[in-house]
Amino acid sequence: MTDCGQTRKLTRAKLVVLGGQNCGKTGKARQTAINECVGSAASSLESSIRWGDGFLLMYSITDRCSFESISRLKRLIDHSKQTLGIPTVIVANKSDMENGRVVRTEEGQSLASDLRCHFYELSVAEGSSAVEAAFAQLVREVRLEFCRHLLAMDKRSRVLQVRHALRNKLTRSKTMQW
Ligand SMILES: Nc1nc2c(ncn2[C@@H]2O[C@H](COP(=O)(O)OP(=O)(O)OP(=O)(O)O)[C@@H](O)[C@H]2O)c(=O)[nH]1
Repeated sequence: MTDCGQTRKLTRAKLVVLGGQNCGKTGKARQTAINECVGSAASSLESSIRWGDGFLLMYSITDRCSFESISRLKRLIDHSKQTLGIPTVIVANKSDMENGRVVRTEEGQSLASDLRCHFYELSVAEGSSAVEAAFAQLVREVRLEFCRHLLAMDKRSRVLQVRHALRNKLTRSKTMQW
C-alpha cells in the first residue's frame, strides 16, 4: 500500500464542466453536492483548462454540434496539459428527451471508448443518480492521478538521493587515491 493517501492528501479536486451551449452544464454543476471545486467555462476556455485537475465534457443528445465539440475539447485539454492521462469523463445529457434525440447512445459510447474516457448518459433535469456517479468517477480519477504524480516524484527524489550518495562516495575515493 502506498502512503500517498495517508500523509499527503489532495484536499480539493478542481473539476471543470465543459461543453456546447445549452447542453446543461450549469444545472449539473449546481446539482452536484460534493465537496469539490466545480467550475465551468465562465472564464476563458484556456484558463479553465489550465486551472482544472479533472474535466467533465458534456453534450446534449438533442444537439449534434455539442456532440461534435467533445473531441475538439479533449484535444485542447491534452494539448494544454501536455499529456493524454488527464482525468476526463464524457456525459450525454437530456436522456429524458428521447423524442428530440439526434445522437445515439452507441455513438457516445464509441467516442468515449476512442478517447479512453468513462461515459454516462443521463438527465440532469430528472436528477438521476448517474449525475452523482459521473462526478464521483471523475473525483476518483483525479485522486488516482494525484497519487501517481506523488509516487513519480518520490521515485525521482530517491534516484537523486542515490546519485548524490554515489557521487559523494566516488569523490571521497578519488581524494584517497591522490
Ligand atoms: N429536458 C431537459 N432539459 C435540460 C436538461 N438539462 C438542462 N436542461 C435545460 O437546458 C437548458 C440549458 O441548461 P443550462 O444548464 O443553462 O445549460 P448550459 O450548458 O449551462 O448553457 P450555456 O449557459 O448556454 O452554456 C435549460 O433550459 C435547462 O432547463 C435535461 O437533462 N433535460
